[in-house]
Amino acid sequence: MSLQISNISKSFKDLKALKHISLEVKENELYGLIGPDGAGKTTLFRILASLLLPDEGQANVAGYNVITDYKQLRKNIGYMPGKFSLYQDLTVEENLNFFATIFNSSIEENYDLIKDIYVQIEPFKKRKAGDLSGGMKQKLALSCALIHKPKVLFLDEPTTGVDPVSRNEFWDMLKKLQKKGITIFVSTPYMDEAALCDRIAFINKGEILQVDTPSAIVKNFAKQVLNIQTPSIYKALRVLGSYQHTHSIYPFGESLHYMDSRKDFDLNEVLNHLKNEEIKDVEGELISPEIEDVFMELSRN
Ligand SMILES: Nc1ncnc2c1ncn2[C@@H]1O[C@H](COP(=O)(O)OP(=O)(O)OP(=O)(O)O)[C@@H](O)[C@H]1O
Repeated sequence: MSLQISNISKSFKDLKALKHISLEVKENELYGLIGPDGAGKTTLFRILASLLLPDEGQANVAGYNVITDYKQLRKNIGYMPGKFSLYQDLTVEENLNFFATIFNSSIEENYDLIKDIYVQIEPFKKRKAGDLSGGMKQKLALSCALIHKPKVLFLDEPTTGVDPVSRNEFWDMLKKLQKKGITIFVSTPYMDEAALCDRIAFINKGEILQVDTPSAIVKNFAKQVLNIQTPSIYKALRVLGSYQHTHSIYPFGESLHYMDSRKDFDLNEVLNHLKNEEIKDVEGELISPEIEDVFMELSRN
């Protein structure tokens, strides 16, 4: 195992940020921690990177205990925090050199590992980090987290606020790093990114809700999802919010996703109910659930 987390809890005064978290990440796995803002993702990353002490529990990363072996641990992990962590007044090259130096390494020594990523920002190596675009900052931060050839890479919301094209490129880079033998533990609030991981853990309000492969998570989901389209989306949301058979209803992109409280239901009955409430141009079809539907259902409790 690359990561073993057992019964970790952490509170900030009265707020329980993490409640009895236990997880295992296999060697060379690309593992996603998926949850909304405030779920506890950053708190868990900081504990795993030995920057914050848990109130209770144990964690081992690459065989090192996060409390007792923190010096060794820090040499063997790369950590890319959610907030941009580089020196804004240093150039791209100076930032990379700085991180290499604190690990007694050099850009040349591990160039192979960062090459694919660094070549994309190398033309701007004399530019100050503070003047880079979001996508470029992210590539520089990733290069800096990799410069000492870590066994385990922690990436806390690496794609938040980054445009969709750069997000895709970033995930391609992660897949390549995984092929080079690195274990990757990555958090994201974007449900579409969950599907790109080998396994995911859903986290909400400091608790792990489910752990599995993305495909098993949707396959094992028991409820049927009705995708409803109408120009009167808010009115439809209100009407179904008080419909007697509604189990759940929420906006999903430009449609609504509806789940019925009965085991079996006729979708026309639901659509007719909307039409009877004077909602015109309603269309609906049963669809395969998406990862976000499962998360919405698990988060209800
Ligand atoms: N140092 C701190 N002092 C007090 N409360 C904190 C501290 N750090 C985190 N929290 C609280 O703990 C909870 C979990 O925060 P955390 O940053 O771990 O969540 P997150 O899933 O990373 O979300 P985000 O994307 O918003 O950072 C939040 O309610 C947050 O306000």
